Amino acid sequence: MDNILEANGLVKRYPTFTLDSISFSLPEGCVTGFIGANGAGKTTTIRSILNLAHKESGTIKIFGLDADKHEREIKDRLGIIMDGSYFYDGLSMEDMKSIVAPAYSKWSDVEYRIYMEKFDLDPKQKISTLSGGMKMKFALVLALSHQAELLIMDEPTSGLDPLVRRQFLEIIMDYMKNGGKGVFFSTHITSDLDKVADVLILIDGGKIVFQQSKDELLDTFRIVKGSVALLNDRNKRLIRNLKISTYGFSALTDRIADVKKEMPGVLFEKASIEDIMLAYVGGKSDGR
Ligand SMILES: Nc1ncnc2c1ncn2[C@@H]1O[C@H](COP(=O)(O)OP(=O)(O)OP(=O)(O)O)[C@@H](O)[C@H]1O
Repeated sequence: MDNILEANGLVKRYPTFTLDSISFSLPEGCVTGFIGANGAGKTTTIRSILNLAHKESGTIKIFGLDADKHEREIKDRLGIIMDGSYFYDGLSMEDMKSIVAPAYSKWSDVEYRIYMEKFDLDPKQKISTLSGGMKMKFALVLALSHQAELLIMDEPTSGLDPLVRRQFLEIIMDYMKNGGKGVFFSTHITSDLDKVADVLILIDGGKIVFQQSKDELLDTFRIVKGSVALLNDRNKRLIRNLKISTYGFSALTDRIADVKKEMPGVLFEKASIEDIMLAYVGGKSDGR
């Protein structure tokens, strides 16, 4: 499978934060979720990829092209959703569209109208009067009306109610149906990823913790529950994020076979993406 985007050795320094020579890739045909705690470096990564923040070093390839040398051509083929504040509040959506459209060689007014109708947006409505959900949908309309091959979105679902979030996820699944495309979006809301993501990238403190297929990741981890009497210094090394209560212990493991052997009688439950993320970023427990 080809990579639609490759980041190699990306470094961006702020006075109190460093994006620490990170490397990752986005496979074509996949929705990649970019997760991490507040301040982990998600927005900085996305801004650096898009040349909205000046990177100190590293290379970015998008559609196989060097992003520094082919910025215009690449941006023509990208759909970007950052903070909605780049819209002019005083304009109607139709006027805003007229400003954005000429920037794209493959802009389609037909598709624009289809999406506006589909999302129930009135082109004449002023941007200042749109709700957060409507603004996100309008940003999506603009991103989808020029045959973008890769959508890059920074927390597109934050602040949206569950209904609009579901609509967003359906739009993303629909967009991916045609093949040859990719989606990269950051989020805090890990439940958004359960349905839609194929690949997950976790960033913490400016470093990539893992990049893995969601199904593999969920197969690798289990929640382990059992009596505290089963724990000893040796087998505690097999688990992360150990929590002890009056009912027993609960922890996460990626060493299922070893835990079965070393802690006979424990119960295994499926882990969620949130469980896995918290085990990595929420402080490592005994042993690891
Ligand atoms: N323009 C800037 N100048 C100085 N520091 C910055 C700047 N932009 C970001 N930072 C710092 O870089 C760190 C990472 O911020 P970033 O916005 O990339 O995190 P994030 O993972 O997107 O967080 P959140 O989920 O809260 O949006 C933070 O400590 C932030 O203060």
